[in-house]
This record gives sequence, structure tokens and C-alpha cells, in this order.
Amino acid sequence: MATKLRVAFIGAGNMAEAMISGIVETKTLEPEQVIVTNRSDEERLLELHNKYGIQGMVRDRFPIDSVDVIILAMKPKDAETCLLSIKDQIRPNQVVMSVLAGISTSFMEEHLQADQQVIRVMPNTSSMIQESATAISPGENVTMKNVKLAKALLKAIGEVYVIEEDQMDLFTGIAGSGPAYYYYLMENIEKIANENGMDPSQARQIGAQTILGAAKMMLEREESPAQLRKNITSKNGTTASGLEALAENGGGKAIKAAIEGAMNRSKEISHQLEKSPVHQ
Ligand SMILES: NC(=O)C1=CN([C@@H]2O[C@H](COP(=O)(O)OP(=O)(O)OC[C@H]3O[C@@H](n4cnc5c(N)ncnc54)[C@H](OP(=O)(O)O)[C@@H]3O)[C@@H](O)[C@H]2O)C=CC1
Ligand SMILES: O=C(O)[C@@H]1CCC=N1
Repeated sequence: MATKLRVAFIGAGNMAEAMISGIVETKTLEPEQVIVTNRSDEERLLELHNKYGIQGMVRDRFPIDSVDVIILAMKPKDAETCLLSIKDQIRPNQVVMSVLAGISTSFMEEHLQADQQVIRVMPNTSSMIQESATAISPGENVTMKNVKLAKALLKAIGEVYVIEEDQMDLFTGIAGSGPAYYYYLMENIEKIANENGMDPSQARQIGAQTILGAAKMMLEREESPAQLRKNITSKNGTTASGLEALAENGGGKAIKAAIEGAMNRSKEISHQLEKSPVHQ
């Protein structure tokens, strides 16, 4: 990673913090190389400065022309205003990366100068412990050098996958929103464990270790998930009963509905923004 590289986050919420935390803790960048701004919450900028040593700056003092990479991290509804506000302040050799759900590279390109380099990114909050599954889709104008730079930067927060942009909504449904499904699973495990007399914190340890073990098996072993499942399932055993109950109660359907729900919402955000008055 170039030592002088400067990265600016516009948006200082949960996702920006998860990424900043990964980037600073892995020493991919020194804190001085990272700047963050938001719309108005100065207390939040101070909090991020105190926690990570990075520079927090209010929008009108934000030196956007001095950075190499700009990472957009506001809500999708605020993207258009932000893109238009930076359009005339940035240069073609600066890369604009967006982590916003549903914001396409073409939407960014249309709201910036014609030759602006943009990259669509979808991380998740496991960035905070450098375990994100992050996808990137480069825009039309971005150089190979800057795609490599983006990959190296995002490697600080976990694994990086370069995907076709038409897979980005699906990726968002699986991985961007994905951690929430596992947290929901754990909330329910804890609840059931508690109802059956187990201490919730012990149940959390046990449940999380089980998820971690299964995840590592799927990453490290060659067997398919179906084979790994069969390996646990004794005839007339406990697993067979558990899996039968899961199927009878719509387990597979629920997983499909969750991923498709998130994926369709990502598509819907794109369509809504493309219809907005400024865009037409
Ligand atoms: N949370 C997650 O798990 C993931 C989120 N994402 C994406 O990340 C984005 C941010 O989500 P999240 O961090 O949860 O959101 P938050 O609501 O926590 O944070 C949004 C931030 O954007 C700032 N902001 C809004 N408009 C502007 C503007 N015009 N200029 C500067 N700053 C602005 C807000 O500032 P202020 O507080 O001052 O108004 C705030 O700091 C979303 O688009 C989401 O799709 C992607 C992957 C995972
Ligand atoms: O819920 C959201 O819209 C964002 C995008 C992916 C995860 N969180």
C-alpha cells in the first residue's frame, strides 16, 4: 500500500466505522492517512478521532482535493445530493468508491464528471474484525492500477471478490445483509437455551463456536455443504429429527425469502433513485 495514500470517508456511521477500524487496526494505513466527515454530527467525528486517531473534519473544512480515494458511506437516499456536491471539487485521477446498497456505477458516473473513476463496493460489518466478505464492481473509467489499489485497501477488512455488477444485488442479499441473518439465528438459539435453563452467555459461546466451526469446515474441506450435513446425520438420530423439523417449518423457504427480500430491496433502491427528479 502506497505510504502517502490518503483516504476520505464521506459518512461517519456504522459502516464507515467498521471499515476504518479494520484499516487502522491492520495498519494498512496510518491514522493520519484517513479523514472522515459527515453532514452535521461533530460529536461523532470527535468520537471516531478519539477511538482510531483518524482525522474527523466538518464538511466545509474537508480537504477533498488532497485525497486519493473517496469512500461514500451515507444512506442511499443521501447519495445524489452528496455526489452533486463533490462533482466539481474532484479530479479524474481520484477514485470514488461507494459502499451504498443499490447505488450503481452508472448512477455515480452520471452524477459526477464524465471520466470519473468509480467503484461500487459491498462490504459487511464484520469489517470491524477484518472478516468482511466484500465485493467490488469497477466502473467504466477506472484504471487497473486503481482496481488493484481498491483490492489492497479492502483486503484490510477481509476477503475481496471482484464480481459483475449484475450480481451485486444478490451479493448484497447474501453477504452485505448476511451477518444479520446469523445474528437473528443466534438470538433465537439464546432464547431457546434460556427457556431450557442454560445461561444465555454460555449459550452464545456455544452457538457462536458451532457457527464458526461449520463455517471453517465449509472453507477448509472439499466436501459440499450437503455432504457435510449428511456426515452428521445418523439414521433415526438427533440431527435427522432437527433437520426434519427445519424443513417442515419452512427453513429452506425462509432462507430463500430472506436473501431474495434483501436482493429485491437493493434493486428497488436503484430503480427509485433512477426515477428521481435530479436524475431525469
Ligand atoms: N450497516 C451495514 O451493515 C452496511 C451498510 N452498507 C451501506 O453503508 C451505508 C451507510 O450505512 P450506515 O453506516 O449504517 O449509515 P448511518 O446512518 O450509520 O450513517 C450515515 C452517515 O452518512 C452521513 N451523511 C449523510 N448525508 C451526508 C452528506 N451529504 N455528506 C456527508 N455525510 C453525510 C451521516 O451524517 P450525519 O449523522 O451528520 O447526518 C452519517 O454519518 C448505507 O448506504 C448502506 O447501504 C453497506 C454494507 C453493510
Ligand atoms: O440494510 C442495509 O440497507 C445495508 C446494506 C447492506 C447491509 N446493510
